[in-house]
Amino acid sequence: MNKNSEQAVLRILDASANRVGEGLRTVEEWARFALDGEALSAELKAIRHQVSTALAVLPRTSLLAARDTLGDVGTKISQDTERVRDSASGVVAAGISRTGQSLRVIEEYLKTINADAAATIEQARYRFYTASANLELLIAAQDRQSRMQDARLYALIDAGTNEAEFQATVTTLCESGVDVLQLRDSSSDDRTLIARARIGTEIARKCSVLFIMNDRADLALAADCDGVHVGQEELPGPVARKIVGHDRIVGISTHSIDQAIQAVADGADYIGCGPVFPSRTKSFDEFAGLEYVREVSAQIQIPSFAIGGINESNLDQVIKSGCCRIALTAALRDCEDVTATATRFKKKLMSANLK
Ligand SMILES: Cc1ncc(COP(=O)(O)OP(=O)(O)O)c(N)n1
Ligand SMILES: Cc1ncsc1CCOP(=O)(O)O
Ligand SMILES: [Mg+2]
Repeated sequence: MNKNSEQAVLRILDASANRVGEGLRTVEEWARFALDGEALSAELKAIRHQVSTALAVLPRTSLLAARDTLGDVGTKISQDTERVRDSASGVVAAGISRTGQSLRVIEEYLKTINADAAATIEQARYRFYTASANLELLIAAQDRQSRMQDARLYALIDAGTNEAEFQATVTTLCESGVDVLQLRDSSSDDRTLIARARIGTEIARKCSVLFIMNDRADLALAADCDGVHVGQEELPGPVARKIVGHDRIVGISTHSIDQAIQAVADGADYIGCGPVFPSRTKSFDEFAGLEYVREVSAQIQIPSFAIGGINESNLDQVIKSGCCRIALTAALRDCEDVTATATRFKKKLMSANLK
């Protein structure tokens, strides 16, 4: 390599080494301070050390001698996307991207100087891909939990008579203030369910609405839904959790305070509480009623959704029982104007002075 090329390689390595350090730090700080991810921050730190050890084969003096920040034409080129980050997770995503790219750049140019050091960087790059994937999953999981915590209005829908109708239903509900959607349909075949679950999840995700699959943890996972809802006669909570993992949500139906306490012990992220009133969607011989809603509101800390026959005429009774989260089918399915109805429900639930 001639002298000019050598200098250029050192300059690239110097700039990329700085970039990778900054990128790794940006990502590591989030894992450490925002997510309290002990193992993950330790792994990112170890990667940082692995990279600096590999780069120690380059004499620091020659890297510094090659540095020419003022003469770097790249410092004047800045994209609009670099100036603005719309959220902290945008910062983390940019850090992940910058780190991966810089590791690749270092690996390639280092091959011209020291093949062993380049191979170590390659290992660090693969290690980083795994760590950053775990980080993104952890971020997604926390995001789901906090959205479930904030959720007030939960709508249960069936698969519809065709895909277009289902899409339209999901879109309307997502745009009307619904926070969580559940695909609950016992008459469609698995192929239909999985196709609907995929479409529903995709639409809901764009609107920051959670999409939950009823009964079927396998389909929830396969369709990348946000979670699964299971009843007392279906998969036990811990089994549903084993299938969907800790990144997704598990909801459990409960009909008594003992079941609610057990659901919390089983790791439920939220519970359904009911049936509160007679329902047009499902028939019952017994009702947990408002008394149960009161018990849950007083004793259970995880998000609890009252369900069963809730409509605009009895909503006040649910709220007076201490509950500001409801799950509905008929009240949104059979109304004349879904957007107006959902908006009224949401407004009332939001203005109830309850957590
Ligand atoms: C939010 C929510 N709560 C309760 C239920 C009822 O579940 P389950 O008792 O398993 O009855 P089916 O819905 O499976 O008929 C629910 N689906 N969602
Ligand atoms: C699935 C289910 N579980 C308890 S009540 C109920 C039906 C909810 O629908 P609706 O709001 O129409 O009563
Ligand atoms: Mg069920």
